[in-house]
Amino acid sequence: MDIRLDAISHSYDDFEVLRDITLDIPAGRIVCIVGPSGCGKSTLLRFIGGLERPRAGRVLQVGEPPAGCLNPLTYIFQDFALLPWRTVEGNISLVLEDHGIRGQRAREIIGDVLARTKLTDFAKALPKQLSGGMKQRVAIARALAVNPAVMLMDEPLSALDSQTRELLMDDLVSLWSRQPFTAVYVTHNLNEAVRLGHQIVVLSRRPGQIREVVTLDTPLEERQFGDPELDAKQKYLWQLMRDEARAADAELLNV
Ligand SMILES: Nc1ncnc2c1ncn2[C@@H]1O[C@H](COP(=O)(O)OP(=O)(O)OP(=O)(O)O)[C@@H](O)[C@H]1O
Repeated sequence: MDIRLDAISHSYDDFEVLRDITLDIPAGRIVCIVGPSGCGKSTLLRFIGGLERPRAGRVLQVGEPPAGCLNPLTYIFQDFALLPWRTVEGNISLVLEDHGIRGQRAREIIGDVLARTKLTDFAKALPKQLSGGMKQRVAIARALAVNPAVMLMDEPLSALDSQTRELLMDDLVSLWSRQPFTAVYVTHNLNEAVRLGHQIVVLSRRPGQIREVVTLDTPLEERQFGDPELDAKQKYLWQLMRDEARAADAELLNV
């Protein structure tokens, strides 16, 4: 299933947040959205997820969700959103219970997503026993359990230290390489964008408009830490954003 954003504009009262966003998110691709603070990235993600509606324009779902999809649009948040009193497998089974899936079928799905996220040995652990990186892997496993058409990822690695972020990026790449998923990935971090994005959408400062869509052809699994080509792309993205980011920063300080 593809997602098509068709001329989306939005204001909260007179406060214009997004202007005329038209974008295709093709199935099997990771589309990163970057832009200065407050330019409307999370708002756009909420529109895609159907949590809010834009004042103008449409979010279209084109084609069918994958077979066995329980929840076409599934979020992964920065703060993991795990239930502390449930084990790793208990947190995953919760989303299946919501869809009436229990017993053997649930055990199969949980076993599969734990294996894919390398968490099999941690099935009985409680969130408090896990590091931040492991908690985010549980959140990713839980999202995969519903076999979503599109994963909506809002700064998923930004609460983690830089080493853990590197490890999680590697995990996401190997996960995608074994079984491509579709994701809209909002981030402030341009390094994450060039490591994980097939396309990187650069928004202007508020009201967010698309300044440029940068396409990266290097296969995800070949994008290594410190790769000069990726560094050059990252520098290019920063050039696109720097002045606007500075202006947006000053604007927030003046509020
Ligand atoms: N429900 C709301 N009512 C009023 N204003 C809102 C609402 N939600 C967001 N905003 C404002 O809209 C603007 C865009 O917010 P949004 O969170 O989408 O930006 P963002 O690009 O994700 O920001 P950041 O990079 O800082 O996370 C901000 O100025 C925010 O304060």
